[in-house]
This record gives sequence, structure tokens and C-alpha cells, in this order.
Amino acid sequence: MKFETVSDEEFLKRVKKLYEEGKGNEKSGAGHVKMPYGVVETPTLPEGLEQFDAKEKYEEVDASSLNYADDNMLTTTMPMCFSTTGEYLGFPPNVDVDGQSECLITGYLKRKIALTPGIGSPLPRVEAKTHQIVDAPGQGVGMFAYRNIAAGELILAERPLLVLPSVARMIRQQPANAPELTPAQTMRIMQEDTEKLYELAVERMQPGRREAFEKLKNSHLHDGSGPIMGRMRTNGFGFEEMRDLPRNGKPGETFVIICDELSRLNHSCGPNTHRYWDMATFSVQMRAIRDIKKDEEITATYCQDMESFEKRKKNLAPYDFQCACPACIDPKTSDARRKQIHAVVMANGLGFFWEKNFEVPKKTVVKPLLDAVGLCEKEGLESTIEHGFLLFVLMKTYAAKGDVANMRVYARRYSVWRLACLGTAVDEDEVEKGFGLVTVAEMVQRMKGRMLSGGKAKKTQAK
Ligand SMILES: C[S@@+](CC[C@H](N)C(=O)[O-])C[C@H]1O[C@@H](n2cnc3c(N)ncnc32)[C@H](O)[C@@H]1O
Repeated sequence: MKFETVSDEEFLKRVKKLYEEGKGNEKSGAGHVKMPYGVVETPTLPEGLEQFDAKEKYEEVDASSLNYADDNMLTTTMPMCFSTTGEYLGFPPNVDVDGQSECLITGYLKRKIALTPGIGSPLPRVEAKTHQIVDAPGQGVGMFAYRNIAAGELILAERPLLVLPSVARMIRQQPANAPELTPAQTMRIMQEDTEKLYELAVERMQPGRREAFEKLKNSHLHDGSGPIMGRMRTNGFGFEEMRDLPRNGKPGETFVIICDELSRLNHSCGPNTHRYWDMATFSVQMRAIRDIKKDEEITATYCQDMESFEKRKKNLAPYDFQCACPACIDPKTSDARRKQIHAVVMANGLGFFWEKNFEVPKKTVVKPLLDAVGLCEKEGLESTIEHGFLLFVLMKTYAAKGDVANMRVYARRYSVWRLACLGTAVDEDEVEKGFGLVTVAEMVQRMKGRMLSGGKAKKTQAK
């Protein structure tokens, strides 16, 4: 199915007032408006405003086709299999076990998903049960470790219940003589219209999966969000791979993933897991970023953990809870540690594609790097890019020093970080070789040995 929305130009004109009120976030993409939270009075709408009937606007299109305009919005069930030339091959055979996702996505994104090599591959399974979802005092329910889990281990791979657009839309048309809408009225229309769109995807869900979705927590009961939008805002998360094409010179819209079990994870600013998206299995996969003990709560982050306490607090506010993790209880200490980690990382040249730069550093002082890694561990920041970068630089620095043993220690730690954060498994042999750096380390070691013996010989001659 597809529908037509108001033009970008008109949409932007209508949300201009929201920008002026400070509720717009132009950096996040075209028409991205910050949605209200907390208790917000909903305004009445002017009379004569046409109601938005999503079903009336929709038009049936051929589900087995990939021939859509990039910006056509579609309801579609994923994963669906296509040959590399775009020929429809049906649903994968494993959907009874792995489940299917109801998606409201663009034509561009459907094509991107459908043409991914291996799309519809079965989900990876864990050998022994890793987790259970039980009461978490003061937090509703949460996920807890069923057994000890090692850093890097897969805890869960899950196919989303739903994939929905993150940006609220305004679709209904106004009569030519309609009074100008206030920002609050614009917001209310966006919330109502978007809820109607979301209903189209929810109505397609299989009964069991729909029931699971309806059981999810909704922390947006009083801010004008409908029941679907409220659950989406409480439980959804996003990944770069599920981003749309750029529009109007702004980054493309992201699509929100809502799961059953993975949406039961509570937040910590020092989480013990990391989640990443795997397109071929069309699933979210979650791994331990450090060792997790049996019965320990399994946590994820809802914000940017390296940010200061004040920024994290602001970004967590819509979730309607007060974070009581150690970093938020003692912000003075945690902010100072974050600043120190950041300073060491910047001094060592964090930049784009750092993980591809195997040039060994000229400086071979490891103390600040080791201190910063220690601070990451104290703060539970093992899943950050900063931590991965520090492990990588330490591996290269030990290679530059000719210290093969320590180079291998950090190659191993870096490979666990890569596995947990990016889902990229590293060959055991590669780790032993320090991603090729072992040759550098051994060469430096030989040179040092030669210089030492050379120095001795000279001294002997001098006698
Ligand atoms: C994605 S849900 C997590 C699962 C949820 N606890 C439940 O019962 O379904 C997010 C909601 O859980 C609660 N929550 C998450 N992390 C929390 C924390 N650290 N402390 C208190 N409540 C938390 C908040 O109500 C938040 O809006």
C-alpha cells in the first residue's frame, strides 16, 4: 500500500512555528520535531478541519515488487526474499520460529532490505538460556542474567515486532479558509495523523505478536501521544542501517525498531550490553560488553553515555524515570572521569575510520591510555567508541614498543569489543597476529636486541 503526504515544502511551513517555539530539531533531518512529554494539555482543533482517514489515503500496490518511488511509504512484512535482480522469491522458510516484522517504511528502504545478500537468514541461537524477564523493583519489569555470561557472548537475537518511522507527520489537508493553527494544534494534528499511520502497520500484525506489542510499557500517557506512538517512544530504538535517503540536504529519517524481549531492557549510563543491527537476519543482536554474573540485571543505554550528567538527564527525561546508576548518583566524579577519557582519546587522534589505521604511533607512553581504559571500566563505559579506540591504540602502542605479549592482550580485548559493539567476529589467528601488528612488534623486538648487543660490543672495544 502507499499514500501521499503533504508536500515537504508545506510540511516545513507548518512546523516552522514549532521551530520558532524551540520544539524543532533541524539537525535531525527534515521536519523532525521534538515531541512533548510529561503532562501536556491537548488543545481543541478548529472546526471544519478534515479528519485524516489513513485507510482512505492508502492504495494497494504489488507487495512482490520493488518498483516503488524512493519516498513512497509502504506497509510491508519483512523479511521477504528477492533475487539480486529483484525477482520475488517469497518469505524465508524459518519465519514460524524467527517471526516477521510489520514495517511502515519507504520504497527506498524496502529495496535496500530486500536486496541485502542472504536476507531472511535464520537467527543465530544461544546454546544455553541466557536471560529471563522478571520484576525489576521500581522499574516495572527488566531482563536478568540466567547464568554467568562472558564478555562478547551473544545474549539474544530478535526480529522486531514493528519498524516505524521516527518522524511524526502531518497529513490531513486544511480547507483554504481555515484559521492559522497554533503550534500546539499543529503538534496535536501530527500526533493524531501519525498514530493513524502507525495503526496500518499494527493492524497487520499476527495476533500473538500484536498482543506482545500491546503488553509493552507506555510511559507517554499524558502528552498527547496515542497508544502506539506512546509505546514506540518508550520502547523503540534505532540503527544507522535503517536510515532513509537524505532529503532537503538533511540526513535521512531513521526508522524505529520495537521488539518484544529487547524492549524490556532497562537503562543504565554504564550498560553491560551493546545492541547492533544485522540486516541479513533482519534482527537486533545483543552481546555482553563485559562479564555479567548470574542474576545481575542486563541493561542497555537510552542515551549517549559519554555525555555529561546534565545532558544525559535531559535526554532521559521523556522516559519518565530518574536514573539511579552510580554515574548519576555521583555526577561530579563521573563527569570528571568522562572528561579525562575524552581528553586522552582526543590527544591520540580519534577520527573517522580510525579502526582502519594500523600505522603504529610514534609516542609509546602507555600510562595515560591504561588510566583511561581503567576509568572506562570504573564507569561501565566499555561499550563506547572511546573504549574501543583506546584498546586499539594500546594494541598499536605495544607493537611499537616491541611488547608482543601485551600487544596480544589488547588485540584480544579489542576483538571482544568489536564483536560486542559491531557484531564483527575476528578470526582467532588474526587476534594472535594482532591484526598483522605482530610483525611490527617482533621487528622492533629484534632491533632492540641488536641495539643492545651492539652497544655492549662498542663498550668492550672501548676498554
Ligand atoms: C523500554 S522500557 C523498559 C522495560 C520496562 N521496565 C517495562 O516494565 O516494560 C522503558 C521504561 O522502563 C522504565 N525504566 C527503564 N530504565 C529504568 C531505570 N534505570 N530506572 C527506572 N525505570 C526505568 C521507564 O519507565 C522507561 O520509560
